[in-house]
Amino acid sequence: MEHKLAPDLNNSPASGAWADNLPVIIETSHQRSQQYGLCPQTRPDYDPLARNDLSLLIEQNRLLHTHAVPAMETLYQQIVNTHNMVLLTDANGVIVHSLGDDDFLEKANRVALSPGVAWSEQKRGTNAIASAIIEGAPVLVHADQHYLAANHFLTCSAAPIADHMGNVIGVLDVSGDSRSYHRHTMALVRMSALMIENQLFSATFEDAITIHFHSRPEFIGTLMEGIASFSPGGRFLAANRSGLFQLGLPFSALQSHTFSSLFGLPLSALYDHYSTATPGLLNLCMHNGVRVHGRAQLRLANSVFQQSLIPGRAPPATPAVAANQSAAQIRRLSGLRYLRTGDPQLELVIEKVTRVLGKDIPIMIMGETGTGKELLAQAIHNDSPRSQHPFVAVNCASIPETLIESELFGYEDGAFTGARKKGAAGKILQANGGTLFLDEIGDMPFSLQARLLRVLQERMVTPLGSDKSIPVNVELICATNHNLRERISQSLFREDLYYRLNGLVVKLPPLRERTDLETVVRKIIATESAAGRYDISDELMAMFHRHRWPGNFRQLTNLLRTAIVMAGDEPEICLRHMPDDFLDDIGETATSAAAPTTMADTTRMIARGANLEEMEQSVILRTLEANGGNVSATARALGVSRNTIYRKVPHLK
Ligand SMILES: Nc1ncnc2c1ncn2[C@@H]1O[C@H](COP(=O)(O)OP(=O)(O)OP(=O)(O)O)[C@@H](O)[C@H]1O
Repeated sequence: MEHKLAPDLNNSPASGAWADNLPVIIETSHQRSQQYGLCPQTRPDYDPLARNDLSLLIEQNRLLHTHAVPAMETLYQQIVNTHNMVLLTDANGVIVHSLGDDDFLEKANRVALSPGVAWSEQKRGTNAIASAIIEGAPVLVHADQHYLAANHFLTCSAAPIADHMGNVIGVLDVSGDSRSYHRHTMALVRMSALMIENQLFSATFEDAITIHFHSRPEFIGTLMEGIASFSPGGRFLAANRSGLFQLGLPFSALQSHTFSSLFGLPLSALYDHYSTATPGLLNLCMHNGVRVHGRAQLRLANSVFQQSLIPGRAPPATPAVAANQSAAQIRRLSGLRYLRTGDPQLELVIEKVTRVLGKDIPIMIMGETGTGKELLAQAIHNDSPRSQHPFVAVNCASIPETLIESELFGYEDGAFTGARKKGAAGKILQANGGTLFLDEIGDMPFSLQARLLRVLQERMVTPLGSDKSIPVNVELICATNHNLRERISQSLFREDLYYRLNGLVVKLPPLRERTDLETVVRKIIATESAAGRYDISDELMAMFHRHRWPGNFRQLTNLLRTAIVMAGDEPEICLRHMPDDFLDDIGETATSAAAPTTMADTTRMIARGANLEEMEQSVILRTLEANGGNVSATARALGVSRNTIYRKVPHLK
C-alpha cells in the first residue's frame, strides 16, 4: 500500500505540530496492534531477510540508500556515544541500513535493529517506524508507548522520507536506550530526512530548470527552501516538500502548470535574467499572490540554455525552440510514472514490467506502430537499477541488412572496406551495463538471429574481423508490431530466439482502445506548448474519440504539434486548426451510408464557419447529384417533401 505525507505537515524541521496528535496516534496504533492478534507479552521473533533478498531490497532502494547514507553518517556524528542507532527503512519498514553502536541492546536483541528486519506494525505492534509510514509524519514512540513489552526499553524518533510526489518511500529513525532520550533528537531526524529528500530531488531532476525559492531570501540555500523543477519548455515537473507547501497546490493540480503560470514570469525573462553577468535573486509573484525570492539553475546538459548563460550570447529565440531542441532531454526525464494517464490496460502493463525491473528478465513489447513501445522501453530503463548506464536503441528495420551486423556487434580495425580506422564498438557493447532496446526485432535478418542468440546465451560479443570475445552484460528489451509466431511459421524468425526473448510479453493498447484519450491529449498539449496551456474544444475532442488513429501516438502528437502552431495566440485548439487530411480521414471513418455528403465535407464546412442553412443546401445538392438531378428521388432519399427541396434550394424552381 502506498502511503502519502500528511497533507498539513508543516515544513519547519523544528515544528512540533505532529506531537500534538501523538496520544491519538499511539492509541489507535495500539488498537490496530491488538486487531493483528498481537499481545503485549508476545516475544518478537526478529527474523532478518536472507542475504540475497536483502541485496535485492538494497538494490530496489538504491537511490534512497545512496543519498541517505551520507546524511545518516552526519546525523550519527551528532549523537555518537549516546547509546543510539540510526536506521533507514524502505517504504514497508524493513531496515535497509543501520549505523551505530548496538552495545545498549541485550545480546538476544541485537538483531532487532539490523538490516533485513521488518518493523511493520503487523509484526512488531506500535513502533515509531511503522507509525511514521502510516501517518506520513514524524512520530516519537517512547518506552511503554511501544505495544510489545519487549520493546519498552527503546525510545525511537522516526521521520518519513517522501519522493517528489509526496509518496513515502522510506523512514529515517534514531532508536536507542529509553534512558538516553533527548528532546532534540526528533528535530535532528526531521532535518536529516528533509536533507535526504532534497538530495533525492536534485538527483531525480538533474537536467531541468530548477527554481529555489522562499519568501525570505536568507532561507534560500537552506533546508527550508522550496525547490521546483520544470522541463526545458517550462512545464512543471516536480517540487520538493517545501516547494509543494509554498505553492499550496497538490501535485496533481501542479502538473497542468508551467513556470510562467506559477511564478508570473515568462520563461524568456528567466533566460534574459541569467544572461547578465551578475544575476541577482529573482523577485517572483506566485500564482497565489505570495511574493517570493528565487534563484534558478538551468542544468541542461546540451541545450541552448547553457549558451544563454554565457554573457553576451543571445538567449534562445523563443522557449518553443528550446522545447523542440530538448525533446531528448524530456525523454530522458521520463520514468514509468509519466506514462500513467489512467488507462487500465496500460496500468496492467506498467504493473507487470515494474515487477521484473532489475530482475534480468527480457521484456518483449508488442503493439501497433506509434503506440509508444520505445517510450515504454526508455521508461523501463529509467526506472531500473541500470538507469545510470546507457540505454541504446537499435531499429532492426531501418538499418540496411548489410550494416546491421557491424552496427550490432562492432568491428575490428580494417574489418571491411569503408570501416572506420580503429574499428567501432557495436551497439551491444555500447549498451554494456545498461539496456539494449531492439526495436522491430521481427525484421532482424534471419542469418543474424543465430548470432544474436549466441550473444544472449554466452554473454560475449565477438566484433567482426576479431577472434576475441568480449564479455557483455545488458538487459534486453525488444519490440515488434509483427506477429512473431506467424513469422516463425513462415520461417522468417527463429523459434529458439523467440523463446529466449519473450521473458515477459506485454502489449501496448492502440490509442483507439484507450480510455484516457482526453488526459493523453491534454498531456501532449501541455508538453508541446511552451508558452502555457491551450484548451481543446469539446467538438474536436468528440472527433478524436471517433477517430481510429492508425498512427497512434505518433499521429496524435504530430497533429497536436501542428494545431498548436495554427492556434497561435488563440486559447483553444479547435476544428479549424486541423489539417485537411485529418478532416478527410475523420470523414472516411465516420461516413454513413445514407448520407450523400461526406462527414469530411461537413466538418470542413463547420471549420469554415458555415451555418446550418448552407449545410442543408450542400446535402441537398449532393443528393441531387447522386440522383441525376431527380427532385422526387432526392426528396425520398432525404425523407422530406419535394416542396421542402424547392424551398431550401430556390434556384431549382
Ligand atoms: N504515452 C505517450 N504520451 C505522449 N506521447 C507519446 C506516448 N507514447 C508515445 N508517444 C509519442 O509518440 C511517438 C511514437 O512513440 P514510440 O516511438 O515510442 O512508438 P513505437 O510504438 O516505438 O513506434 P514504432 O513501432 O513505429 O517504432 C513519439 O513521438 C512519442 O514521443
